[in-house]
Amino acid sequence: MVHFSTIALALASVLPQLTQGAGLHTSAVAKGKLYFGSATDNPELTDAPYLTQLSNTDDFGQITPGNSQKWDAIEPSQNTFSYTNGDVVADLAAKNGQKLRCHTLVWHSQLPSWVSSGSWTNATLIAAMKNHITNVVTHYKGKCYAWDVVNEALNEDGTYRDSVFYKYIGEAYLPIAFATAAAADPDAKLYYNDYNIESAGSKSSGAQRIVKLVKQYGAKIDGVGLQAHFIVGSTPSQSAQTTNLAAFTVLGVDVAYTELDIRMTLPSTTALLTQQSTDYKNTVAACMANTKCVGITIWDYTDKYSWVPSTFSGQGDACPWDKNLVKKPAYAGILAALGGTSSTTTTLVTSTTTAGSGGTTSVPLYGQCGGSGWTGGTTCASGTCKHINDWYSQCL
Ligand SMILES: O[C@@H]1[C@@H](O)[C@H](O[C@@H]2CO[C@@H](O[C@@H]3CO[C@@H](O)[C@H](O)[C@H]3O)[C@H](O)[C@H]2O)OC[C@H]1O
Repeated sequence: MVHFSTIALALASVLPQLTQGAGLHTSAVAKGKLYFGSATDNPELTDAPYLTQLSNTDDFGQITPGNSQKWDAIEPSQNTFSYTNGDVVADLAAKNGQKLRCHTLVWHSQLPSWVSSGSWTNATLIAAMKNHITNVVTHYKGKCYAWDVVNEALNEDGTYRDSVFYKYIGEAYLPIAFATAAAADPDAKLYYNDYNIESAGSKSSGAQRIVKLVKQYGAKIDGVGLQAHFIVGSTPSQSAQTTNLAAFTVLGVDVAYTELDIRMTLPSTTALLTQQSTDYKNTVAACMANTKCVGITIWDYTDKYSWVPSTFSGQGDACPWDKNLVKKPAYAGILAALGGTSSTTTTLVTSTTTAGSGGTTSVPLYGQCGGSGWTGGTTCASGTCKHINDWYSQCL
């Protein structure tokens, strides 16, 4: 049996160039988009390797706080505001020179009980909602490229979700929320954000109705955020997504993919990872095809911190980086749709390396393993370097 480390050292001089090409954000901007970004969350920021990659502006020109600007985090009791965690993410974006997508002001979920179970009248809930929006948007004034003003107002059939806001205020809560946010920060882009609106159907039509409603009230709405929490193999086709994006932008608003991830039933397989790459590619390509699709945000970049396993039982591996912060095939799929190229895929070098539990296989060698996964280095210090597919190898 020949160990990879030996071969890798011997091949170091003949390997293709292993330097990275332009990353995701750089490639997106080169093609006229404003950003490629990632969600993040406060507990993860103590993980130094994670933070280093999150702060790599070649890949990420934008970040979104996954939890720390939600109502329960910021106004846990009425008129008491807690900005500490939200500020950490906002400050990180500023330090890195990344855009901040702010998330979210009015949502039925992650509400403190004083809101969700409060004893309200139409007037008192409007006042509480306006007070929340005004305080939060004023605090972050000038720091948010965009705000998700209202999140997930719709049922799957396009009717309004029976949230506390709809129950006591009716559909007017939407334009009231947008008008209040606009008054507090006239320069922030104001978005309606939802899931399952990424292809034509009742819910997408409902979101288009919301755009018209807000405009009819004379309030400002700048964009629609399509969350895009997808499933491998069931992701809408590129053309279905392209058609759907146009149905929004014809209304005079921008669009953005705001929470893209593509989950699978575990365990992952090479076939699933390959399909996932195609699915990511199709979604990013749909955005690229619409000049009013301003950017794409993935809902965290690594499987290590994805929300998926704790939310969808038995599912996971939804992100473009794996748990070891190693790029998966999805990364190459995204990059291809952005018009970028990965220099690691250009030259085929065939080598012999140990694979899995033993045995010797001859595989195409596009990458190398390091002590904690892909590094572009020359050794697999901690285990066996396993060829995964045409894009990368792993140290197992
Ligand atoms: O225990 C909670 C934990 O459940 C919570 O998880 C977060 C739930 O929201 C996730 O983001 C949403 C995902 O999809 C869309 O519906 C929304 O727009 C997003 O906000 C987030 O990623 C999870 O971390 O976190 C706080 C814990 O106290």
